[in-house]
Amino acid sequence: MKRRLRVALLGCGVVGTEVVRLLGEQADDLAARVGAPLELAGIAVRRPDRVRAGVPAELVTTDAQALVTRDDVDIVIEVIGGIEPARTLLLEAMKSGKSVITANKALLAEDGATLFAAAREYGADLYYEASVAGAIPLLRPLRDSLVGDHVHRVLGIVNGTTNYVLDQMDTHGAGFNDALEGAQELGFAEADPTADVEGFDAAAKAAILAQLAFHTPVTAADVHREGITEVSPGDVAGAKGMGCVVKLLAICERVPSEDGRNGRGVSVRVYPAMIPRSHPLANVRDAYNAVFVEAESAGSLMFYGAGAGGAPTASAILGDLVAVARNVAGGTPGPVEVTYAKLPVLPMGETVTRYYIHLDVADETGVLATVAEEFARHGVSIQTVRQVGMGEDAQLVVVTHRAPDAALSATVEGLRGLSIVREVASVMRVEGEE
Ligand SMILES: NC(=O)C1=CN([C@@H]2O[C@H](COP(=O)(O)OP(=O)(O)OC[C@H]3O[C@@H](n4cnc5c(N)ncnc54)[C@H](O)[C@@H]3O)[C@@H](O)[C@H]2O)C=CC1
Ligand SMILES: N[C@@H](CC=O)C(=O)O
Ligand code: NA
Repeated sequence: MKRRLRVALLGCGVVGTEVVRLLGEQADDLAARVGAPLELAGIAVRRPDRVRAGVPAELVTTDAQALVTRDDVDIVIEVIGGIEPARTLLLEAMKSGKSVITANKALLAEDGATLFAAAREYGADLYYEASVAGAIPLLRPLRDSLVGDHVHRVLGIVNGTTNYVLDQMDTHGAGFNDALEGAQELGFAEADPTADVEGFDAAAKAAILAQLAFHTPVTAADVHREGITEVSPGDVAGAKGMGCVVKLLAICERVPSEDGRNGRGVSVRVYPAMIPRSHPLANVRDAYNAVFVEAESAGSLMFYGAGAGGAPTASAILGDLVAVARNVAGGTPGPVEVTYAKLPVLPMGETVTRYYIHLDVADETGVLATVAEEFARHGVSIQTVRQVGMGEDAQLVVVTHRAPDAALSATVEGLRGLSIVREVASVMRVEGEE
Protein backbone atom coordinates (compact mmCIF):
# COMPACT_ATOMS: atom_id res chain seq x y z
CA MET A 1 0.00 0.00 0.00
CA LYS A 2 1.15 3.48 -0.87
CA ARG A 3 0.73 6.50 1.40
CA ARG A 4 -2.75 7.62 2.43
CA LEU A 5 -4.38 10.08 -0.05
CA ARG A 6 -6.40 12.87 1.52
CA VAL A 7 -9.56 14.18 -0.09
CA ALA A 8 -11.29 17.54 0.42
CA LEU A 9 -15.00 17.79 -0.37
CA LEU A 10 -16.52 21.15 -1.33
CA GLY A 11 -20.30 21.21 -0.85
CA CYS A 12 -22.42 18.71 1.05
CA GLY A 13 -25.86 18.79 -0.54
CA VAL A 14 -27.69 16.08 -2.51
CA VAL A 15 -24.52 14.78 -4.19
CA GLY A 16 -21.96 15.64 -1.50
CA THR A 17 -23.71 13.67 1.27
CA GLU A 18 -23.76 10.59 -0.97
CA VAL A 19 -20.04 10.99 -1.71
CA VAL A 20 -19.35 11.02 2.05
CA ARG A 21 -21.53 7.95 2.59
CA LEU A 22 -19.92 5.92 -0.21
CA LEU A 23 -16.38 6.95 0.76
CA GLY A 24 -17.06 5.59 4.25
CA GLU A 25 -18.94 2.45 3.27
CA GLN A 26 -16.52 1.42 0.51
CA ALA A 27 -13.26 2.52 2.12
CA ASP A 28 -11.62 -0.94 2.05
CA ASP A 29 -12.57 -1.70 -1.55
CA LEU A 30 -11.50 1.75 -2.74
CA ALA A 31 -8.12 1.40 -0.98
CA ALA A 32 -7.56 -1.98 -2.64
CA ARG A 33 -8.50 -0.63 -6.07
CA VAL A 34 -6.31 2.47 -5.78
CA GLY A 35 -3.46 0.76 -3.96
CA ALA A 36 -3.58 3.47 -1.30
CA PRO A 37 -6.16 4.34 1.38
CA LEU A 38 -8.41 7.35 0.74
CA GLU A 39 -9.38 9.57 3.64
CA LEU A 40 -11.63 12.62 3.93
CA ALA A 41 -9.54 15.58 5.12
CA GLY A 42 -12.32 18.15 5.32
CA ILE A 43 -15.80 19.05 4.09
CA ALA A 44 -16.54 22.67 3.19
CA VAL A 45 -20.15 23.70 3.74
CA ARG A 46 -22.06 26.97 3.76
CA ARG A 47 -24.29 26.20 6.76
CA PRO A 48 -22.25 24.34 9.42
CA ASP A 49 -25.18 24.07 11.88
CA ARG A 50 -27.26 21.98 9.52
CA VAL A 51 -27.52 18.34 10.63
CA ARG A 52 -26.24 16.00 7.92
CA ALA A 53 -26.69 12.31 8.71
CA GLY A 54 -23.44 10.35 8.39
CA VAL A 55 -21.24 13.42 7.93
CA PRO A 56 -18.44 13.60 10.56
CA ALA A 57 -18.94 16.97 12.31
CA GLU A 58 -15.21 17.32 13.08
CA LEU A 59 -14.41 17.48 9.35
CA VAL A 60 -16.86 20.29 8.59
CA THR A 61 -15.51 23.77 7.86
CA THR A 62 -16.86 26.96 6.30
CA ASP A 63 -13.41 27.97 5.04
CA ALA A 64 -13.31 26.30 1.62
CA GLN A 65 -10.43 28.53 0.50
CA ALA A 66 -8.17 27.33 3.32
CA LEU A 67 -9.21 23.70 2.77
CA VAL A 68 -8.26 23.56 -0.92
CA THR A 69 -4.75 24.91 -0.28
CA ARG A 70 -3.98 22.78 2.79
CA ASP A 71 -0.71 20.82 2.51
CA ASP A 72 -2.34 17.60 3.71
CA VAL A 73 -4.92 17.57 0.88
CA ASP A 74 -4.15 15.66 -2.36
CA ILE A 75 -7.46 15.65 -4.22
CA VAL A 76 -10.38 18.12 -4.22
CA ILE A 77 -13.97 17.20 -5.12
CA GLU A 78 -16.24 20.15 -5.98
CA VAL A 79 -20.01 19.64 -5.67
CA ILE A 80 -21.08 23.18 -4.82
CA GLY A 81 -22.29 24.09 -8.32
CA GLY A 82 -22.52 27.51 -10.00
CA ILE A 83 -19.67 29.65 -11.31
CA GLU A 84 -18.25 31.33 -8.21
CA PRO A 85 -16.77 30.49 -5.78
CA ALA A 86 -16.44 27.06 -7.47
CA ARG A 87 -14.12 28.34 -10.24
CA THR A 88 -11.75 30.17 -7.89
CA LEU A 89 -11.62 27.20 -5.52
CA LEU A 90 -10.80 24.73 -8.30
CA LEU A 91 -8.14 27.05 -9.73
CA GLU A 92 -6.60 27.60 -6.29
CA ALA A 93 -6.60 23.86 -5.68
CA MET A 94 -4.78 23.10 -8.95
CA LYS A 95 -2.33 25.94 -8.36
CA SER A 96 -1.57 24.33 -4.99
CA GLY A 97 -0.76 21.03 -6.70
CA LYS A 98 -4.06 19.20 -6.08
CA SER A 99 -5.93 17.19 -8.69
CA VAL A 100 -9.63 17.99 -8.94
CA ILE A 101 -12.96 16.32 -9.66
CA THR A 102 -16.11 18.30 -10.36
CA ALA A 103 -19.77 17.68 -11.28
CA ASN A 104 -20.20 21.32 -12.26
CA LYS A 105 -21.42 21.42 -15.87
CA ALA A 106 -22.42 25.08 -15.63
CA LEU A 107 -18.83 26.07 -14.87
CA LEU A 108 -17.23 23.67 -17.37
CA ALA A 109 -19.51 24.92 -20.14
CA GLU A 110 -18.97 28.58 -19.31
CA ASP A 111 -15.26 28.63 -18.62
CA GLY A 112 -13.85 25.15 -19.09
CA ALA A 113 -10.95 26.63 -21.07
CA THR A 114 -9.57 28.37 -17.96
CA LEU A 115 -9.81 25.18 -15.93
CA PHE A 116 -8.15 23.05 -18.63
CA ALA A 117 -5.36 25.62 -19.01
CA ALA A 118 -4.73 25.47 -15.26
CA ALA A 119 -4.72 21.65 -15.29
CA ARG A 120 -2.13 21.76 -18.07
CA GLU A 121 -0.01 24.45 -16.38
CA TYR A 122 0.07 22.79 -12.96
CA GLY A 123 0.13 19.16 -14.15
CA ALA A 124 -3.13 18.45 -12.32
CA ASP A 125 -5.89 16.02 -13.21
CA LEU A 126 -9.31 17.52 -13.96
CA TYR A 127 -12.03 14.84 -14.17
CA TYR A 128 -15.75 15.56 -14.56
CA GLU A 129 -17.68 12.40 -15.51
CA ALA A 130 -20.60 13.35 -13.22
CA SER A 131 -21.19 16.64 -15.04
CA VAL A 132 -22.96 15.02 -18.00
CA ALA A 133 -25.57 12.26 -17.67
CA GLY A 134 -24.76 11.57 -13.99
CA ALA A 135 -23.84 7.93 -13.42
CA ILE A 136 -23.60 7.01 -17.11
CA PRO A 137 -20.00 6.48 -18.19
CA LEU A 138 -19.99 8.82 -21.19
CA LEU A 139 -17.25 11.43 -20.97
CA ARG A 140 -14.39 9.05 -20.29
CA PRO A 141 -15.55 6.72 -23.12
CA LEU A 142 -15.57 9.78 -25.42
CA ARG A 143 -12.25 11.07 -24.11
CA ASP A 144 -10.44 7.73 -23.93
CA SER A 145 -12.14 4.80 -25.70
CA LEU A 146 -13.33 6.73 -28.78
CA VAL A 147 -10.36 9.09 -29.07
CA GLY A 148 -9.04 7.11 -32.05
CA ASP A 149 -12.32 7.36 -33.95
CA HIS A 150 -14.12 10.16 -35.79
CA VAL A 151 -17.39 11.11 -34.05
CA HIS A 152 -20.13 12.38 -36.36
CA ARG A 153 -23.03 12.90 -34.01
CA VAL A 154 -24.06 12.83 -30.37
CA LEU A 155 -27.81 12.80 -29.75
CA GLY A 156 -29.40 12.37 -26.39
CA ILE A 157 -31.62 13.06 -23.46
CA VAL A 158 -29.28 14.60 -20.90
CA ASN A 159 -31.61 16.28 -18.43
CA GLY A 160 -33.48 14.05 -16.00
CA THR A 161 -35.83 16.72 -14.66
CA THR A 162 -37.28 17.66 -18.05
CA ASN A 163 -37.49 14.03 -19.13
CA TYR A 164 -39.43 13.29 -15.95
CA VAL A 165 -41.78 16.24 -16.59
CA LEU A 166 -42.38 15.36 -20.27
CA ASP A 167 -42.86 11.68 -19.41
CA GLN A 168 -45.43 12.53 -16.73
CA MET A 169 -47.26 14.78 -19.23
CA ASP A 170 -47.18 12.04 -21.87
CA THR A 171 -48.12 9.01 -19.76
CA HIS A 172 -50.33 10.45 -17.01
CA GLY A 173 -51.53 13.68 -18.62
CA ALA A 174 -49.90 15.50 -15.68
CA GLY A 175 -49.73 19.29 -15.62
CA PHE A 176 -46.33 20.90 -16.02
CA ASN A 177 -46.08 22.33 -12.49
CA ASP A 178 -47.13 19.15 -10.67
CA ALA A 179 -44.62 17.12 -12.67
CA LEU A 180 -41.83 19.60 -11.92
CA GLU A 181 -42.57 19.48 -8.18
CA GLY A 182 -42.24 15.69 -8.36
CA ALA A 183 -38.78 16.00 -9.95
CA GLN A 184 -37.70 18.51 -7.29
CA GLU A 185 -38.82 16.19 -4.49
CA LEU A 186 -36.80 13.35 -6.01
CA GLY A 187 -33.61 15.50 -5.93
CA PHE A 188 -33.09 15.65 -9.71
CA ALA A 189 -33.73 19.34 -10.26
CA GLU A 190 -31.04 22.01 -10.05
CA ALA A 191 -31.15 24.45 -7.09
CA ASP A 192 -32.92 26.83 -9.48
CA PRO A 193 -35.10 24.58 -11.68
CA THR A 194 -35.12 27.27 -14.37
CA ALA A 195 -31.74 25.80 -15.34
CA ASP A 196 -33.54 22.54 -16.14
CA VAL A 197 -36.82 23.65 -17.69
CA GLU A 198 -35.33 26.45 -19.80
CA GLY A 199 -32.71 24.06 -21.19
CA PHE A 200 -29.63 25.75 -19.65
CA ASP A 201 -28.53 22.51 -17.95
CA ALA A 202 -28.89 20.47 -21.15
CA ALA A 203 -27.15 23.22 -23.15
CA ALA A 204 -24.17 23.15 -20.77
CA LYS A 205 -23.98 19.36 -21.16
CA ALA A 206 -24.27 19.67 -24.96
CA ALA A 207 -21.33 22.10 -24.96
CA ILE A 208 -19.21 19.68 -22.89
CA LEU A 209 -20.15 16.75 -25.17
CA ALA A 210 -19.50 18.66 -28.39
CA GLN A 211 -16.13 19.88 -27.17
CA LEU A 212 -15.04 16.35 -26.29
CA ALA A 213 -16.54 14.69 -29.37
CA PHE A 214 -15.20 17.16 -31.92
CA HIS A 215 -12.01 18.40 -30.16
CA THR A 216 -13.22 21.91 -30.73
CA PRO A 217 -13.93 24.73 -28.27
CA VAL A 218 -17.66 24.99 -27.50
CA THR A 219 -19.21 27.00 -24.66
CA ALA A 220 -22.80 27.18 -23.40
CA ALA A 221 -23.21 30.51 -25.21
CA ASP A 222 -22.56 28.74 -28.55
CA VAL A 223 -25.46 26.33 -28.03
CA HIS A 224 -28.86 27.07 -29.55
CA ARG A 225 -31.21 26.54 -26.60
CA GLU A 226 -34.97 26.19 -26.22
CA GLY A 227 -36.53 24.81 -23.02
CA ILE A 228 -39.78 22.97 -22.33
CA THR A 229 -41.84 25.72 -20.69
CA GLU A 230 -43.73 26.34 -23.93
CA VAL A 231 -44.54 22.65 -24.49
CA SER A 232 -48.32 22.43 -24.07
CA PRO A 233 -50.66 19.48 -23.52
CA GLY A 234 -51.72 20.18 -27.15
CA ASP A 235 -48.15 19.60 -28.37
CA VAL A 236 -47.96 16.34 -26.39
CA ALA A 237 -51.31 15.23 -27.84
CA GLY A 238 -50.23 16.29 -31.34
CA ALA A 239 -47.10 14.15 -30.99
CA LYS A 240 -49.24 11.19 -29.89
CA GLY A 241 -51.41 11.65 -32.98
CA MET A 242 -48.27 11.35 -35.10
CA GLY A 243 -47.03 8.21 -33.28
CA CYS A 244 -44.36 10.37 -31.65
CA VAL A 245 -43.32 11.55 -28.20
CA VAL A 246 -41.89 14.93 -27.15
CA LYS A 247 -38.36 14.81 -25.65
CA LEU A 248 -35.86 17.53 -24.79
CA LEU A 249 -32.94 16.60 -27.02
CA ALA A 250 -29.32 17.67 -27.02
CA ILE A 251 -27.84 17.31 -30.49
CA CYS A 252 -24.18 17.78 -31.42
CA GLU A 253 -23.39 17.22 -35.11
CA ARG A 254 -20.39 17.55 -37.32
CA VAL A 255 -21.62 19.24 -40.50
CA PRO A 256 -19.77 17.75 -43.46
CA SER A 257 -17.63 19.84 -45.76
CA GLU A 258 -17.43 19.31 -49.51
CA ASP A 259 -14.83 16.56 -49.08
CA GLY A 260 -17.11 14.98 -46.46
CA ARG A 261 -14.29 14.41 -43.99
CA ASN A 262 -13.29 17.14 -41.60
CA GLY A 263 -16.53 19.03 -41.33
CA ARG A 264 -17.54 22.56 -42.27
CA GLY A 265 -18.35 23.18 -38.65
CA VAL A 266 -20.45 21.83 -35.82
CA SER A 267 -24.08 22.30 -34.90
CA VAL A 268 -24.88 22.18 -31.19
CA ARG A 269 -28.46 22.60 -30.08
CA VAL A 270 -31.03 21.79 -27.41
CA TYR A 271 -34.78 21.86 -27.97
CA PRO A 272 -37.95 19.88 -27.40
CA ALA A 273 -38.63 17.73 -30.44
CA MET A 274 -40.94 14.97 -31.56
CA ILE A 275 -39.36 11.57 -32.08
CA PRO A 276 -41.13 8.43 -33.34
CA ARG A 277 -42.24 6.06 -30.57
CA SER A 278 -40.24 3.33 -32.32
CA HIS A 279 -37.01 5.29 -31.70
CA PRO A 280 -34.99 3.95 -28.72
CA LEU A 281 -34.90 7.43 -27.15
CA ALA A 282 -38.71 7.46 -27.03
CA ASN A 283 -38.59 4.68 -24.42
CA VAL A 284 -36.33 6.59 -22.05
CA ARG A 285 -38.75 7.17 -19.17
CA ASP A 286 -38.84 9.01 -15.85
CA ALA A 287 -35.60 10.85 -15.06
CA TYR A 288 -33.40 8.47 -17.05
CA ASN A 289 -30.90 9.75 -19.60
CA ALA A 290 -29.71 8.15 -22.83
CA VAL A 291 -27.13 9.25 -25.36
CA PHE A 292 -26.41 7.95 -28.88
CA VAL A 293 -22.92 8.39 -30.23
CA GLU A 294 -22.37 7.82 -33.94
CA ALA A 295 -18.74 7.37 -34.92
CA GLU A 296 -17.16 6.51 -38.25
CA SER A 297 -15.60 3.19 -37.34
CA ALA A 298 -17.43 2.26 -34.14
CA GLY A 299 -20.86 2.84 -35.70
CA SER A 300 -23.75 3.64 -33.33
CA LEU A 301 -23.31 3.29 -29.58
CA MET A 302 -25.96 3.91 -26.95
CA PHE A 303 -25.37 4.89 -23.34
CA TYR A 304 -28.31 4.63 -20.94
CA GLY A 305 -28.89 5.02 -17.21
CA ALA A 306 -29.48 7.33 -14.27
CA GLY A 307 -28.51 10.86 -15.24
CA ALA A 308 -29.41 12.51 -11.94
CA GLY A 309 -29.84 11.88 -8.24
CA GLY A 310 -27.45 11.81 -5.29
CA ALA A 311 -26.19 8.21 -5.35
CA PRO A 312 -25.89 7.82 -9.16
CA THR A 313 -23.98 11.10 -9.43
CA ALA A 314 -21.76 10.12 -6.49
CA SER A 315 -20.98 6.85 -8.31
CA ALA A 316 -19.50 8.81 -11.24
CA ILE A 317 -17.53 10.98 -8.80
CA LEU A 318 -16.07 7.96 -7.02
CA GLY A 319 -15.14 6.46 -10.39
CA ASP A 320 -13.23 9.64 -11.17
CA LEU A 321 -11.75 9.64 -7.66
CA VAL A 322 -10.29 6.15 -8.09
CA ALA A 323 -8.87 7.09 -11.52
CA VAL A 324 -7.37 10.33 -10.21
CA ALA A 325 -6.06 8.70 -7.03
CA ARG A 326 -4.30 6.02 -9.11
CA ASN A 327 -2.67 8.78 -11.18
CA VAL A 328 -1.64 10.70 -8.05
CA ALA A 329 -0.29 7.54 -6.39
CA GLY A 330 1.61 6.64 -9.56
CA GLY A 331 2.86 10.21 -10.14
CA THR A 332 1.46 10.35 -13.70
CA PRO A 333 -1.35 12.80 -14.51
CA GLY A 334 -4.17 11.71 -16.84
CA PRO A 335 -4.98 13.29 -20.21
CA VAL A 336 -6.03 16.94 -20.54
CA GLU A 337 -8.58 17.97 -23.18
CA VAL A 338 -7.30 19.11 -26.55
CA THR A 339 -9.31 21.41 -28.79
CA TYR A 340 -6.99 21.41 -31.78
CA ALA A 341 -9.74 21.09 -34.42
CA LYS A 342 -11.16 24.60 -33.83
CA LEU A 343 -14.23 24.00 -36.01
CA PRO A 344 -16.70 26.90 -36.14
CA VAL A 345 -20.06 26.50 -34.39
CA LEU A 346 -22.62 27.10 -37.14
CA PRO A 347 -25.67 29.31 -36.60
CA MET A 348 -28.99 27.55 -35.97
CA GLY A 349 -30.41 28.95 -39.22
CA GLU A 350 -27.99 26.77 -41.19
CA THR A 351 -28.91 23.60 -39.30
CA VAL A 352 -31.02 21.22 -41.33
CA THR A 353 -34.11 19.96 -39.46
CA ARG A 354 -37.75 18.96 -39.98
CA TYR A 355 -40.83 20.74 -38.63
CA TYR A 356 -44.28 19.64 -37.50
CA ILE A 357 -46.77 22.51 -37.90
CA HIS A 358 -50.35 22.42 -36.68
CA LEU A 359 -52.57 25.11 -38.24
CA ASP A 360 -56.06 26.22 -37.37
CA VAL A 361 -57.41 27.31 -40.77
CA ALA A 362 -60.49 29.05 -42.22
CA ASP A 363 -63.17 26.98 -43.93
CA GLU A 364 -62.49 28.32 -47.43
CA THR A 365 -61.78 26.89 -50.86
CA GLY A 366 -58.10 26.91 -51.79
CA VAL A 367 -56.75 26.86 -48.21
CA LEU A 368 -54.52 23.91 -48.93
CA ALA A 369 -53.08 25.50 -52.08
CA THR A 370 -52.36 28.79 -50.26
CA VAL A 371 -50.62 26.98 -47.40
CA ALA A 372 -48.58 24.81 -49.79
CA GLU A 373 -47.56 27.91 -51.74
CA GLU A 374 -46.13 29.49 -48.59
CA PHE A 375 -43.93 26.43 -48.00
CA ALA A 376 -42.79 26.46 -51.63
CA ARG A 377 -41.98 30.19 -51.45
CA HIS A 378 -39.32 29.39 -48.81
CA GLY A 379 -38.05 26.29 -50.60
CA VAL A 380 -39.46 23.93 -47.96
CA SER A 381 -40.77 20.61 -49.20
CA ILE A 382 -43.80 19.06 -47.47
CA GLN A 383 -43.57 15.40 -46.50
CA THR A 384 -47.15 14.86 -45.29
CA VAL A 385 -50.24 16.97 -44.81
CA ARG A 386 -53.26 15.78 -42.91
CA GLN A 387 -56.61 17.50 -42.35
CA VAL A 388 -58.16 17.12 -38.91
CA GLY A 389 -61.81 18.18 -38.42
CA MET A 390 -64.14 19.83 -40.89
CA GLY A 391 -65.67 23.22 -41.58
CA GLU A 392 -65.11 25.75 -38.81
CA ASP A 393 -62.95 23.21 -36.94
CA ALA A 394 -60.67 22.46 -39.88
CA GLN A 395 -57.04 22.02 -38.92
CA LEU A 396 -54.02 21.09 -40.98
CA VAL A 397 -51.09 19.07 -39.68
CA VAL A 398 -48.04 19.48 -41.88
CA VAL A 399 -44.72 17.64 -41.56
CA THR A 400 -41.86 18.89 -43.70
CA HIS A 401 -38.83 17.26 -45.23
CA ARG A 402 -35.43 18.40 -43.99
CA ALA A 403 -34.64 22.06 -44.70
CA PRO A 404 -32.45 24.81 -43.21
CA ASP A 405 -33.95 26.00 -39.94
CA ALA A 406 -33.97 29.60 -41.18
CA ALA A 407 -36.22 28.62 -44.12
CA LEU A 408 -38.53 26.67 -41.82
CA SER A 409 -38.94 29.51 -39.34
CA ALA A 410 -39.49 32.01 -42.20
CA THR A 411 -42.24 29.67 -43.46
CA VAL A 412 -43.92 29.71 -40.04
CA GLU A 413 -43.74 33.53 -39.96
CA GLY A 414 -45.25 33.60 -43.46
CA LEU A 415 -48.07 31.26 -42.38
CA ARG A 416 -48.83 33.52 -39.39
CA GLY A 417 -49.33 36.40 -41.85
CA LEU A 418 -51.90 34.55 -44.00
CA SER A 419 -55.51 35.61 -43.47
CA ILE A 420 -56.75 32.03 -43.95
CA VAL A 421 -54.57 30.83 -41.04
CA ARG A 422 -56.48 31.58 -37.85
CA GLU A 423 -53.74 30.28 -35.60
CA VAL A 424 -50.43 28.46 -35.79
CA ALA A 425 -51.39 26.17 -32.91
CA SER A 426 -48.17 24.22 -32.60
CA VAL A 427 -44.70 24.17 -34.13
CA MET A 428 -42.14 21.56 -33.18
CA ARG A 429 -39.03 20.08 -34.72
CA VAL A 430 -39.09 16.41 -35.65
CA GLU A 431 -35.98 14.27 -35.07
CA GLY A 432 -35.25 10.61 -35.69
CA GLU A 433 -35.29 8.94 -39.07
CA GLU A 434 -37.25 10.55 -41.90
N1 LIG B 1 -28.33 16.53 -8.09
C1 LIG B 1 -28.05 15.87 -9.21
O1 LIG B 1 -28.77 14.97 -9.64
C2 LIG B 1 -26.82 16.23 -10.00
C3 LIG B 1 -26.05 17.32 -9.70
N2 LIG B 1 -24.94 17.62 -10.45
C4 LIG B 1 -24.12 18.76 -10.11
O2 LIG B 1 -23.53 18.53 -8.84
C5 LIG B 1 -23.34 19.76 -8.16
C6 LIG B 1 -24.02 19.69 -6.81
O3 LIG B 1 -25.38 19.43 -7.00
P1 LIG B 1 -26.35 19.11 -5.76
O4 LIG B 1 -25.64 18.32 -4.75
O5 LIG B 1 -27.59 18.58 -6.37
O6 LIG B 1 -26.64 20.58 -5.23
P2 LIG B 1 -27.10 21.01 -3.76
O7 LIG B 1 -27.66 22.37 -3.90
O8 LIG B 1 -27.92 19.96 -3.14
O9 LIG B 1 -25.70 21.07 -2.98
C7 LIG B 1 -24.77 22.09 -3.09
C8 LIG B 1 -24.30 22.42 -1.70
O10 LIG B 1 -23.21 23.33 -1.76
C9 LIG B 1 -23.33 24.23 -0.67
N3 LIG B 1 -22.56 25.44 -0.93
C10 LIG B 1 -22.92 26.54 -1.64
N4 LIG B 1 -21.93 27.44 -1.61
C11 LIG B 1 -20.93 26.92 -0.88
C12 LIG B 1 -19.64 27.37 -0.47
N5 LIG B 1 -19.20 28.56 -0.85
N6 LIG B 1 -18.87 26.55 0.28
C13 LIG B 1 -19.31 25.35 0.67
N7 LIG B 1 -20.54 24.86 0.33
C14 LIG B 1 -21.33 25.64 -0.44
C15 LIG B 1 -24.83 24.47 -0.56
O11 LIG B 1 -25.18 24.96 0.72
C16 LIG B 1 -25.38 23.07 -0.84
O12 LIG B 1 -25.55 22.33 0.33
C17 LIG B 1 -23.88 20.84 -9.10
O13 LIG B 1 -22.84 21.34 -9.90
C18 LIG B 1 -24.86 20.07 -9.98
O14 LIG B 1 -25.07 20.66 -11.23
C19 LIG B 1 -24.52 16.84 -11.49
C20 LIG B 1 -25.25 15.73 -11.84
C21 LIG B 1 -26.47 15.37 -11.15
N1 LIG C 1 -30.73 18.79 -12.85
C1 LIG C 1 -30.04 17.79 -13.59
C2 LIG C 1 -29.18 16.99 -12.67
C3 LIG C 1 -28.13 16.29 -13.36
O1 LIG C 1 -27.30 16.79 -14.08
C4 LIG C 1 -31.03 16.88 -14.29
O2 LIG C 1 -32.22 17.00 -14.02
O3 LIG C 1 -30.61 16.08 -15.13
NA1 NA D 1 -21.60 10.73 -16.70
